[in-house]
Formats: sequence, C-alpha cells, structure tokens
Amino acid sequence: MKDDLILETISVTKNFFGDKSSGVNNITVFIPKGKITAIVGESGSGKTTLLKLLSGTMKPDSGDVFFHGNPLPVRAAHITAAHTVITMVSQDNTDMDMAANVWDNVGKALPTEDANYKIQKTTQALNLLGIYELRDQPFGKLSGGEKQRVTIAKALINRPEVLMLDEPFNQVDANYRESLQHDIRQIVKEWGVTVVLVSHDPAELLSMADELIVIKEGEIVEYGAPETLYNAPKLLYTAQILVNCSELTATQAKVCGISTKRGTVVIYAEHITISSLGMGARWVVKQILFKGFFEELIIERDEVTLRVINYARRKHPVGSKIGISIKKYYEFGKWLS
Ligand SMILES: Nc1ncnc2c1ncn2[C@@H]1O[C@H](COP(=O)(O)OP(=O)(O)OP(=O)(O)O)[C@@H](O)[C@H]1O
Repeated sequence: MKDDLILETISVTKNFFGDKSSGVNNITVFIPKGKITAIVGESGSGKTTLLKLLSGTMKPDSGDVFFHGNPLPVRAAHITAAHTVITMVSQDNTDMDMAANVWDNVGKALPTEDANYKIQKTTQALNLLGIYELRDQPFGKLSGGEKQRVTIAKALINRPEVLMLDEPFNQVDANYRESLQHDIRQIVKEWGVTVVLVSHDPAELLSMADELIVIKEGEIVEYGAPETLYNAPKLLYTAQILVNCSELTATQAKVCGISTKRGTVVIYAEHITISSLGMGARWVVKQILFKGFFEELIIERDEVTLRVINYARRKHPVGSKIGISIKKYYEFGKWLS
C-alpha cells in the first residue's frame, strides 16, 4: 500500500438479503490520506453502503477493507467514544441527547473523566466549528445547520484520522452551507484529517472535494479530481450528476446545427449564449428558474429542450423568442465547437 493512502477496499461486496442489485458489488477503491474524497451517485446507488464498509461499521460479504495497510476490524454500528480513529457523522443525530446542552453533548465523546482535559478539549472543538457561543443551548433547540456543526465538533474532539460524513449539508441552508464547507476544508488542511463524504448534491462539492468517486448501481464507474470529471466525464451518467447539461440525440443535435456520428451529444448550459432576438430567434422560452444573480432559461424548439444560463435577468419572459449560439459541445471523449 502506498504511503499516501489511508483506506482501501479490495473487491468488496455487500448485498442485502442476497439481492445483487442492492448494496455494492466488487468495489476496489483507494482513499488518499489528508484529502477530501466525495462519493457521489444517484439515489440508491450504494453511497452509504460504501461509506459504512469503509468505516468498518458494516461487514462485507466478501472482499477486504484495509486501514494503513492492515485489515480494518468491523465494529458495532453505533460508534462509541472509544472508536476515535475513524469517526462517522450520520444524518440522524441518534447518538445526540436532545435535552442536553451543546457542551455536554460534545464533551461526552471524550474517553476520560479528567475535568481540566475535558474543558480544554471541549473548548477547542467548539471553537474549531465556531459554536462556542452555543455551549449552553439544548441540542434539540438548535437549527439544522447548528446541529450539524455540533455533531462534527463531537466527531472531531478526539482528533480522528478519518472523518466520515453522510450527507453533511442536507439540513443546512445555503448560506450556512458554504461556511461549513469552508471550515471543513480548513480543518483538513490544518489537521491533515482525511474526510470521506457522501452527497446527494455533488455540484456543490466541486469546489470542496479533492477526489470524487462516482458510483452507479453498486459499482464505481468513474474516479478522479472534480475538475477532470467536470471537464471530461467518460460517462453521460457522470455528466448528468455533475453538470447542468442537456443530452441530445443525433437527430435533436441537428436542430441545434450540430452534426454528429455519435448517438448522443451533451451541451453544458454555460456554453450556450443568447445571440439574437427578433427575426432570427426561433427558440421559445418555456420556463425561467431564478438562481439569484442569474437565471436558467429552459428553451424549446422542434421538441428539443435546452438549458441556458442568462445573466441579464428579466430580459426574456416566458413565451418570448431568442436565438442562441453554442460555443462547444461534448461528444464523449472530445470537445467540439
Ligand atoms: N439495510 C438494508 N437492507 C436492505 N436493503 C438495503 C439496506 N441498505 C441499503 N439497501 C439497498 O441497497 C441499495 C444502496 O443503498 P444505499 O443506502 O447504500 O444507497 P445510497 O446511494 O446511499 O442512497 P441514497 O442517496 O438514497 O441515500 C439500495 O437499493 C438500498 O435499498
């Protein structure tokens, strides 16, 4: 095993009730040390199962999981304070005491009764996640985002080597999410802690993760740096997960002035510009999605639908016609313009 890997699975399979379409099949994956690796994929693709196998909280039917090159022992699903090397934060907050305050919830993860040590470590963990001011608040009364910070503080208090996060931003509103992502990145940099996380919304992780593992129907289908997978996905599945794009058949592509010998081309919304209004404009604006400082227009022509990013907001109402110019499009394997 290379020094820069911390966890690896070799041909790991875990099915539920003997159903091969459940869980994960024959997965070999390497988790780099001190980096953020995100497992992405459609719902039910096996993300959480893989996370549990990597954390040693689920036993594979076959195959091996190694931690620092040694077999990873399987332990109880409910992680106790003694399990300090790999910690897992799940979405359900089941190991948090709703009535107890933030301080007690976080401090109880320490495997010691030494009062001074507890004060020092708990203060440090709360400060790390920017929640020291919440220390006297009952956990149950916090917002989703605050709760998530508390559970992460608790998971980090014993300075684990690996932090596993299952959908960490699910309950967190958009503003709060960015600062939490930023803080997790800081901790990774400062402490060298390895993070493995699962997300439903991979687009938001493009700036956060160092590596992406793309999983489909229980198998890993692509793996690499977010930028690489964004710019040159090998599979349509990956493009659809990571990018705001439209998939067109060769016949539909013709409507856009694209002639292709492939069965499918993909057009990213960001590569379409609005070029004309009035006479030459043949695309009808069907829907406008408000995205803050820009809009996404859903446009249609001859039963072809495209998505277009529009920064000049409120200029093209529903029902109006526009002309477009497509800067480039993607045929799997190469960009064309
Ligand atoms: N304990 C279980 N018993 C039976 N089937 C299970 C169990 N856990 C997972 N599965 C099945 O295995 C498959 C993968 O589930 P998993 O939770 O790993 O997917 P996921 O990608 O994390 O899904 P989601 O994004 O919806 O949370 C699904 O078909 C799921 O129904």
